[in-house]
Amino acid sequence: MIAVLEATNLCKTYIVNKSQNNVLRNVNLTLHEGEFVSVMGPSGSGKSTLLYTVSGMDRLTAGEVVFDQKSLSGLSEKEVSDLRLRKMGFIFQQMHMLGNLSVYDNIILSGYEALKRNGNSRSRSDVNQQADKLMRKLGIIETAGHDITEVSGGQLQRACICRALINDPIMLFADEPTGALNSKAAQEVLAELCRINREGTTIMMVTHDMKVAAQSDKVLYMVDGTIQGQHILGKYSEGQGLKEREQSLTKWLMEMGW
Ligand SMILES: Nc1ncnc2c1ncn2[C@@H]1O[C@H](COP(=O)(O)OP(=O)(O)OP(=O)(O)O)[C@@H](O)[C@H]1O
Repeated sequence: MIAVLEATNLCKTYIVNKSQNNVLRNVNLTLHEGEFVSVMGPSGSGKSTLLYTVSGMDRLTAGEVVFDQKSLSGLSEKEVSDLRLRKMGFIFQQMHMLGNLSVYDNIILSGYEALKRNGNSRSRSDVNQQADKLMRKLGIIETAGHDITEVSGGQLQRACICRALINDPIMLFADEPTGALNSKAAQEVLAELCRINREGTTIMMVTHDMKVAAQSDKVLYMVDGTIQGQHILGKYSEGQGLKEREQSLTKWLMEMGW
C-alpha cells in the first residue's frame, strides 16, 4: 500500500501570553492511498490542529510530514500552498464561502487560481466542465446561479465538496463536515464523502459524531495531543452492517473514555 501522508514525531506548540501549550506531542500517523480515516477525541485534544499541521495549513514546531512523497518542511510557503491547491481538498464546518459570489463561482475559483499559478494543461473551459460535472454528481446543479444565502445548509456543504474537488485532489481533509447540518443533510454529505472515497480519494475527517465516524475505515482517538488508539472498521458498503459498526465503535469509544 502506498502512503499518501506520513507524519513522524509531530509536535505543535502554541505560546499564548508567554505560556506554552503543547497541543501535539510526538504524533505518528500514516494514511494510505484510498483510506478514509476519522479522528475523534475530547474537545481541545488537538484534532483540528493535527488536521491543519499535516495538511501544511499550519507550520509544525517539530517533526516531519511527508505528503505525496514530499517533505513539507523542505518546501517554501509558496510550494506548500501550490501543493495544497493542486493535491489537497478542504471541507470545513464553517463553510467559508464568499458571500459576494454565486455557488458556481465559489466552486470554480480555486480551479482558476490553479490555472493562474501553474499554467497547466487545463483551460478555463475544462474547469467549468469539471464544476458542471461535480455539481450534477452531487445533485446541486440547479443551485449554480444562486447566491450562497439562497441554498440549504446541505446544498451548501455539497457545494463545498465540489469546490474541494475542483482540482482533482488526491486527498480530502474535512473538519466537522457534518457539524452544522441536520441529520438528513449530514447523511447525504457523508454518503458523498463515502462515494468519493470509494472512487479513490483518501480522506482524513475530524468528527465528534460517532454515527459519522462509523462509516469510515478507521477511527483514531486523540487525548491531550497524542493518538491513544485506533479502531479498524474496514470499508463501509452503503446500507450494510451500519448498526454493528456503530455498536462496535461505541463500545471501543467507551473503553477509550469517551
Ligand atoms: N491558533 C491557535 N493559537 C493558540 N492556541 C490554539 C490555536 N489553535 C488551537 N489552539 C489550542 O490548541 C488546543 C487544541 O485545539 P484544537 O482545535 O486542535 O482541538 P480539537 O480537539 O479540534 O477541539 P474541538 O473538538 O473543540 O474542535 C486548544 O487548547 C486550543 O485552545
